[in-house]
Order: sequence, then structure tokens, then C-alpha cells
Amino acid sequence: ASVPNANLKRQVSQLQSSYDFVVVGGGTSGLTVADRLTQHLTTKKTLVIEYGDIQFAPGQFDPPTNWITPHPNAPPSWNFNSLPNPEFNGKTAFVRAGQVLGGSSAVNGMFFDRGTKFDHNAMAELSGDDGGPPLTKWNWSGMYSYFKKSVTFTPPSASVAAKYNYTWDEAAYGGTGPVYSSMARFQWADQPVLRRAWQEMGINPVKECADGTKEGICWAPASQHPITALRSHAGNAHYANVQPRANYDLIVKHQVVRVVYPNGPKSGPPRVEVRSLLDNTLFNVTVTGEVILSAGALHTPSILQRSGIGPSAFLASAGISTVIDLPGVGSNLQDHSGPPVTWSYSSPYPSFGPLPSQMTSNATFKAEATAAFSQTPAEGPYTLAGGNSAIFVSLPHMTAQYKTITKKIRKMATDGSASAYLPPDIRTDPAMKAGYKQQLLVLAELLENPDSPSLESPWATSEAPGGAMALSFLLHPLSRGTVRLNLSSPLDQPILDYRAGSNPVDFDLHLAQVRFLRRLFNTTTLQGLGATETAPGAAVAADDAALKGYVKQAAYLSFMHPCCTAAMMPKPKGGVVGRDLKVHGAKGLRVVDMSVLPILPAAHLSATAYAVGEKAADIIIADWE
Ligand SMILES: Cc1cc2nc3c(=O)[nH]c(=O)nc-3n(C[C@H](O)[C@H](O)[C@H](O)COP(=O)(O)OP(=O)(O)OC[C@H]3O[C@@H](n4cnc5c(N)ncnc54)[C@H](O)[C@@H]3O)c2cc1C
Repeated sequence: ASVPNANLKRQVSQLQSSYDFVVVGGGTSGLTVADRLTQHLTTKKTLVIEYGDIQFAPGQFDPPTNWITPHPNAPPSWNFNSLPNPEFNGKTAFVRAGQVLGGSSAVNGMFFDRGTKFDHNAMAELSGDDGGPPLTKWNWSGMYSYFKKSVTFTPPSASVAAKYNYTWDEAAYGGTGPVYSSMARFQWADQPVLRRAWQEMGINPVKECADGTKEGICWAPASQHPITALRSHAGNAHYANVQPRANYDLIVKHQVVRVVYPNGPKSGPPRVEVRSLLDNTLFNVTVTGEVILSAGALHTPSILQRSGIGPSAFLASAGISTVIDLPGVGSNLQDHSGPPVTWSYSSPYPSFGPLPSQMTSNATFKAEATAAFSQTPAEGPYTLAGGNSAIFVSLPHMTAQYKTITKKIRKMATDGSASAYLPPDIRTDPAMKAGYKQQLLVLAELLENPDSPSLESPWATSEAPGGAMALSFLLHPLSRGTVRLNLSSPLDQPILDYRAGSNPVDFDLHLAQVRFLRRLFNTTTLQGLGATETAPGAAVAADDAALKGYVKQAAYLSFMHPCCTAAMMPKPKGGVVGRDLKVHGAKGLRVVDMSVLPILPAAHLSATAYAVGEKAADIIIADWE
């Protein structure tokens, strides 16, 4: 990585006496906002305060890793283990978040897709869209231009496109944003096998999945440079590659503890209390314009709670005086989750080649892969990152019984029984109940829509230890978890209570997904290869209770997409921010990161984090210009 040439500070003494804007967290959304603010509001000074350091390479999937290498709970990532999930036999969710300049975009799988127009229209409905100014509309038409703006897309060469049958539509792109989006120049040998099998299951290839519709088989670009295939992330795109700007300061290895309103939250902006990770000293940054919280879905709610903004009962238990009682802070946690189906082939798997296991088992293959990546343009397995294809399937295309499921959801929403599934400490709160009811009604509509995917199965390869697998992602979960401060150590990572499966309808959805994916084993392609199902197995799948047992045992409870912990919904619906992203009742304080989504989209989240950052920047610039 190039050495950053903007104004890097490592000591508090190097900071200016006050800033117009302080962005808390130099991650995916935060650096997007900081870049745009400093570019357009040239007389205003912006400071980014980042917990991690500048540590750009290697990220996950970058050489010299073995394609997927576990990271320790240390920079550049935080690892979280959630509280045990009783509905999943006490299993914990393993979640990771970026702890580095660039945030999670610097460590993620680089799968670079977008949600659907149905997702974003649903979010707009939940945000309380009442026909206000276009800038604060969060429906698809209010978001699409920001998805486009945030990236520069480079189509694959004709030969690469022909080799892998890549399809795309440049009309979905056309922006010149500093984040690169391009197609891999490599696929593992079994990739086309699954693609053929999915088509035999009636899942049709979609030419372009980034234009608001994506029900079918999708190619997604990766967030990587089109020639070098190096990871493109917020740290290099929105900071290191920015020409020096006198109004753009960054301090790294400092933790924002909280925001402080000395005269109450109506007389903002607040000052920002910061802790040096070098010597543990505390100091305040004076802000004259706004504080923008962009610490990600797991840390933004922690900062709000330490600031006295959150569920008052919880704050009282933590010994923190309530500044604003906002029960939604950290109370709407969602993530993608689900079990795989697995199989083996009668002939030895390596009749396909190459496969990812060769990265660890064959030193020559790995050396060749490393050399290929250094070519111009880069070639080989390292250009694929975590993979760039997936199926996205709607509930009506998975099961004829879909209306039984959506009827159940509507019933529990309208008769009020659903509130029993909310986290215990906010369960009786009228605003949280009203908001959850609306979320469920909106989700029932999404789940019923034959064009709105509710299952994703991503694949770069089906190879897995001991055989082959296809994962299922529950794209629109109904269960809600919490992020709460660790009372014995409130400056540390917060406590995550995923509460996976607390709404029982999530199991109906998991069961429908597994049963649908098992149809793979009846396809001519997999039968022809002698595929034998290893899990869950026909006997288990035939029985609801047994299959539920399998889901509990085999599910991954996080696919690293935590969100929605400071939801953009009205205050009487349990929301934390309005459509202008301002925290309800707090002057000079906004949230701009994946916390603000009210529900998960049918997508991995980084493209959405950039688009939200771009849109937020325009909203803030319009307010201050
Ligand atoms: C391992 C992994 C794999 C993933 N795979 C994909 C994928 O393939 N495709 C995809 O689209 N998405 C993927 N995601 C998700 C996606 O990258 C994130 O959802 C998105 O980048 C989040 O953006 P954000 O701006 O909300 O937060 P982040 O980008 O995480 O930024 C938050 C920043 O705040 C900093 N911070 C936290 N607390 C403080 C504090 N108190 N003071 C100062 N700074 C603080 C953090 O260090 C971080 O830099 C993955 C995520 C992970 C972790």
C-alpha cells in the first residue's frame, strides 16, 4: 500500500483546537463521508478518529494467505463470540469486524453486491417516508444513484467473460467513485458444475444483479482493482489515495469513549471524549458542527450507550445517567445465518481441478498462484477472493406453502403476540412493539414477493472439508438480538446476544431453505457425478422436528453482516435516527454506518455501506453549504 499522504496524526498534541466535523470510526461508511465532506466543504475541518491503525495488507483472501485463513482476535479484526443462543442448543455466533483504517471493507470477503429495489423500498417504508425532500428518500430510486456513484466498475475482458460466461449490464454502474469493482479472472473447477445444477433446479441466470432485481443465479463483482486485483477498500480509496487536503485530519489508535452534552442534548453539537490506546489518557475534542458516528453496527450502539443514549433501564443497570431514552439503541440486531447441505462424490472429489484445498496441500500450486497474482494483469486464484457467484431465491420459488408462513407472520404482528419475541429488556416498550409489528408486516410482504429473494447460497466452490457443501443464508430474519455494553468492562467489546431463532418462524424459513437446497441431489448433473447426500439426509429432511434439530446443530449464526442497531425509523416506532440520520432528540449527532438499516437487505453489506456513506455526505453537505 502507498504511504498515506493526507494529514495523519498520532498524538493528541498534533490536533487542531476544534473541528467542524468529527467522524467516529474510519471504516467503510465513515471514510466515505469524511472524503466527501473535505472535498466539498473546503472551509470546514474534518477529523476522523479511528481505533485501529493503518495496516493495509494482507487482508483476508490477499496473498500470502491460504485463501481463507482464520484471524486471531487482534488487529486488523475484532472477533466476537455472542452469548449462547438457547434456540440453537447454546451455540454462539462467531462474528468479526474490522479494527483498522478502512474498517470491515479492509478485511471482508470482497463479494460486492447490492440489495434489491424491494429491500430498499421496504426500508424507506420503515423509515417513515412521508414524501419529504428527495435527498432523504431511502427507497430504491433514492439509493440507486449512490450505489452507482460510489464505485468505478470495469467490465471483464472479452476473453475472461467468454471463459466464465460472465454477464453484466454497464447501465447499473457508470460512476467514477474511488472504490474499484471488477470481475475475477479465475474460477475453481467445480464452479460450472453447480451452475449447471442450479439451472436444472429451475433457477435462471440473471444478466445483471446490481440493478434492483436479482432473483436467480448472479455474478457479483469483487471490490478489487481491475488490473492488480488488489483489495479496494475505504482505507485506500477514501484516505490513502486522496491528495493532501489541509482540512482532512485522521488520528489512529484512539478510541472514542462517548459524546458529551454538557448542557443537555438539545444544545449540541456534543464534544467527543477520546482515549489514547498508546497511553490510556483521556481528552476531549471540541466540535463546532456535527459528530458523525460511523463505528459500525457493533460499536456505534456501544458509544451511544456510554453517552447515556439508549434503553433507560439498561443504562440505569450500567450506572449511566440517561441523556436520551432511546430503547432502540442496540436492540434491533440482525445478521444473515443458516446451515449448509453437504454431499460427497462417489469418484474422488479431485477429479475436478484445481480446488481451493490445493492452496494448502500443494506448495507448487500455491507458489504458482502467488506468482500469477503478481503478473500484469493479475491472474489465478487470488483474484477470486471469497467468490463472486450466488443464487438468490424467493420464498414462493422455494415452497408452495409460503403463504402459510407469511400468514403466521401477519397474525403474530397484528394480534400482538410477536412482542413476546423481542429482547426481554425492551419487550414491553410501546415504541419497540409498534416498530417490530411494522417490520414484520413489511417482511411478510417481502417474503411473499416472488421477485424478492429470501435465500442466498453463495459459492466459489462446493469443496469443503470431507466433501462438498452449499450454504444457506436467511436473508430476511425475524429474530432480533441486542448489543449491550459489557458492564464489567464498558470500554471493551460489547456483549452480543444474537437471540437467533427467538422468533420461531425463522425455523420455518430455515427448513424451507434446506429442503429447497436438497433438490440439488436430484439434478442430472450431481447424480451423474455420483453425489451422495451426507447432511441433513432424506430421513431427517422428511421430519420437521428432526430437520429443525439439524438446523440447530449445523447453522452458522453469523455471515459477518451485523446491522440495524441504530435503525432509521421514527422514534414512536423504536427508531434511533431519522431519515436525515440525526439521532432522535440529539443536536449535532448523526449515525452513518450499517447500524442505520432497519432491516437487512438481500446482500452482503459493503456496497450498501459505501452507498449510505455517499448519500449521508450529500445530506450533510446540503445542510452546511
Ligand atoms: C470478515 C468479514 C467478511 C465480510 N465479507 C463481506 C463480503 O464479502 N462482502 C460484503 O459486501 N460485505 C462483507 N462483510 C460486511 C461488510 O464489510 C460490513 O458490513 C461493512 O464494511 C460495515 O461498514 P461500516 O461502515 O458499518 O463499519 P466498519 O467498516 O466496520 O467501520 C467501523 C470502524 O469504526 C472503528 N471503530 C469502532 N469503534 C470505535 C471507537 N470507539 N472509536 C474509534 N473508532 C472505532 C473500527 O475500527 C472500524 O474502522 C464482511 C465483514 C467481515 C468482518
